[in-house]
Amino acid sequence: LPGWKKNKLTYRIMNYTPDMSKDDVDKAIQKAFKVWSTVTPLIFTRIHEGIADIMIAFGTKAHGHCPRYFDGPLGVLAHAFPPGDGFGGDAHFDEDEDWTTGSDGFNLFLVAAHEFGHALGLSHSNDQRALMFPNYAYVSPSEFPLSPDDISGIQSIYG
Ligand SMILES: CC(C)C[C@H](C(=O)NO)C(=O)N[C@@H](CC(=O)O)C(=O)NCc1ccccc1
Ligand SMILES: [Ca+2]
Ligand SMILES: [Zn+2]
Repeated sequence: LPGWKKNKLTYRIMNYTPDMSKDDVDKAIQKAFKVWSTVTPLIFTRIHEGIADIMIAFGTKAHGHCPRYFDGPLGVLAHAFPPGDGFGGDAHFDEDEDWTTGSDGFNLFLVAAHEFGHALGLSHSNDQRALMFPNYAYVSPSEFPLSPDDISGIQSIYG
């Protein structure tokens, strides 16, 4: 199965983008995890030290020891690794993008929710209404971003 073997997962925010307040980043990340915890038995707990299952970081081009590189403004916005040890579950965001709480630039909550789908074991969907569709599309954060396709996908892993 392509999922985590446990329902309690930890996450750690390693650094922050200068585009947003720390509080807005914390809230966007928390809200993005909540999207998935409402449709699965998964519980996400934030830690501030040590190694978390899901390590969250902002970086540009070659960042940390990550085997994947970012590409400057636009194009690739973020990437996340499927469940596993080491980089498994980690989510990285391209600091060369403009991260926002609104509809300008790229909405961190929406991108994080997409990335966390990957971090939980989902790959891309070809349903253009799905959050896991490959391309970013702004939807009002007050709308719940998951489509039936996303929900059946995640529940097939964490039923
Ligand atoms: C091949 C991967 C590394 C492309 C990368 C991605 O899918 N990360 O999860 C990514 O940043 N995709 C862009 C689109 C692209 O590069 O063509 C994107 O918008 N991803 C974020 C996204 C996608 C759908 C909904 C919300 C956010
Ligand atoms: Ca980029
Ligand atoms: Zn993706």
